[in-house]
Amino acid sequence: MVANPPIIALDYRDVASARALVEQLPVGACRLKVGKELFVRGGPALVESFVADGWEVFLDLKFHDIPNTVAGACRAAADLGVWMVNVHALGGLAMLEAARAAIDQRPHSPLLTAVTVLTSHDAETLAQTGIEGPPEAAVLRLARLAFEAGLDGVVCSAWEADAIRQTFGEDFRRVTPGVRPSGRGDDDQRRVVTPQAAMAGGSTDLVIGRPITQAADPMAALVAIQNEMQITEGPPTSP
Ligand SMILES: O=c1ccn([C@@H]2O[C@H](COP(=O)(O)O)[C@@H](O)[C@H]2O)c(=O)[nH]1
Repeated sequence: MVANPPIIALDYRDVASARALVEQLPVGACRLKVGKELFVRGGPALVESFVADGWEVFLDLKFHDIPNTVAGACRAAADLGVWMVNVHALGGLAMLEAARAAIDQRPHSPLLTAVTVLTSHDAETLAQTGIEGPPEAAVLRLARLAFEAGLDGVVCSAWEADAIRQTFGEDFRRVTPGVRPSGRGDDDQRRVVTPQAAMAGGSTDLVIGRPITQAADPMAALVAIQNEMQITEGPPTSP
């Protein structure tokens, strides 16, 4: 078993399909990520039911709004008992600080992370938004805002994980989606890394969705990924 088990992105079109997978999983073998699609379908009650069953739940709603609105959303998320919530670092320092303060005031304080640059971006698509240059530079700028606001870490691609670790220290979490076992297509992801390269490159928490949820045998896919996470390999060499 790896120290930080993978986080499975439950991006299903309906609650029943998500529950069908979760029922096959031993609690503790992985963590669960509830994102926008499943949350809109299942609502807070679904999240609370996973928490009640003992799951560590990453509520991946990526709040991005004015500080007051994000603070309120973070309070509500914390009260669901989840393990991690996130916001967009692009919301700026004041928004990040408001999120931090809101979480800290709750009886249960989940980890709070900030999305830097979505893993579906490469330099070309990022430039379309007005952010020029390599994604890593933008990721580090946004990670600095999250660090200064006292967040627990960032969501980034594994390509940037080592630079973030070196700049902000081991304890600042690097949560990395865009994980693809070798031979598996990239889907809409652009900054993609294999499970073992992500581990070697300094990711603290791997987020994996479709390679498991769309596999013919999701449990076998999860076991294969868990095994890959334990293979030692050098860090990623170039994007
Ligand atoms: O930069 C980001 C931030 C969040 N995500 C989320 O992670 C999963 C990835 O799913 P896959 O099927 O493994 O691609 C998905 O829920 C995204 O919303 C991300 O991919 N990139």
